[in-house]
Amino acid sequence: MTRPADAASPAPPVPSADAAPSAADAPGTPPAAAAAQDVLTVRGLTVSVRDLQLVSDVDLSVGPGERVGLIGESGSGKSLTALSLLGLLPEDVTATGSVRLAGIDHDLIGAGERRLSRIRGNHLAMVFQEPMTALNPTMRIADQVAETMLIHHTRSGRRTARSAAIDLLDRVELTGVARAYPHQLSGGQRQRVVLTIALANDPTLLICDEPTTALDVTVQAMVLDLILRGVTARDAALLFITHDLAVVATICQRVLVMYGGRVVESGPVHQVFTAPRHRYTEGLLAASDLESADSGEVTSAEPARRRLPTIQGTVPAAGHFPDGCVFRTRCPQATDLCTTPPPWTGTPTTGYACHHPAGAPHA
Ligand SMILES: Nc1ncnc2c1ncn2[C@@H]1O[C@H](COP(=O)(O)OP(=O)(O)OP(=O)(O)O)[C@@H](O)[C@H]1O
Repeated sequence: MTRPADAASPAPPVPSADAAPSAADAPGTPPAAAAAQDVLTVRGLTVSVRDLQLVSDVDLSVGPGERVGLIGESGSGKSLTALSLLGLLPEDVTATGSVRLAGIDHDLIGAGERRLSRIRGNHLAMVFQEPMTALNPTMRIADQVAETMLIHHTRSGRRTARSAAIDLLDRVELTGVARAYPHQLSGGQRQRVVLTIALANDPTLLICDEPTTALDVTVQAMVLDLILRGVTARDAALLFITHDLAVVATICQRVLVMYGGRVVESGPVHQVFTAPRHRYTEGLLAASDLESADSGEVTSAEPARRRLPTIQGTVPAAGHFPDGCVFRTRCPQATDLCTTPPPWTGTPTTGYACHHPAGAPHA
């Protein structure tokens, strides 16, 4: 596939199609934010382990204050993409391509650990699924938040940082746990602490990788609300990785769909979720508990009342996706043409790579 440069937990409440208010979300109109100087610009990101390519030629950009979702089945390469951006890949895994952040004059790919750790937690922050991995079990909560502030703002005094930390905890209704240790908190409280730490230095980009998957429904909604309020208040951009399409419909303006380590479709959430073009996106939506495009509305369905279709076949093992269209071995529309790489059709931020797109006559 070639593209131009730049190219099930219960669902939380999902807004109606017109509830994500932005002229940029109008079908066919690339978001204005992406046209401004992007906060994040990824070009040709390829991630490999030994001779296996796990992520191939990913282009992705996030505009200032823009909220972008990255979706796809397990094994599609979402987490490896995020870890590459953060310089946190395991030792045996290598990344090539380019990852640029606004305001940073060097490429993050190939940057040394000292440079990367200055960027992480400052310009770029992240929240992962399991909050315990991000917290120090032997340190009180307020001290952990204060420490993050001190690492990046060494001129603040410890006392000032601690009082700022308590203020931040207060804003997420966690004042009562300031003196507690992580093991004394619930999973939802821990994730709120991690989010507080992530946002403590007003990053320009927050990356969340399945931050609510391990939480129960009511807590999920609260954490999502905090993420949304936290990035909005700071005008920070958000890259949100999830399996959960309803969450993306709730909080994101734009979405990228990954399969087989590639971006197969991208565009405004409403457009992609109501009129998907790539056959994989179409299958993913049909297998989700979002109503399909036919009604013109994206609404929360009642999964218990209807049997959801599934995408036929299984995801091939990592690095063993077919040549040509990576989805062709599972695609009901596949023809011989699909043994050749589908070209990217559309604009850099809104398009798809499929020989037989949905909504077009089958050739
Ligand atoms: N260190 C590694 N060595 C070999 N294969 C790996 C390694 N890390 C990840 N993979 C494989 O790469 C593929 C992509 O992994 P990744 O974690 O990015 O997927 P994902 O889309 O985030 O899935 P999930 O939603 O389950 O986290 C998977 O098939 C995974 O097994």
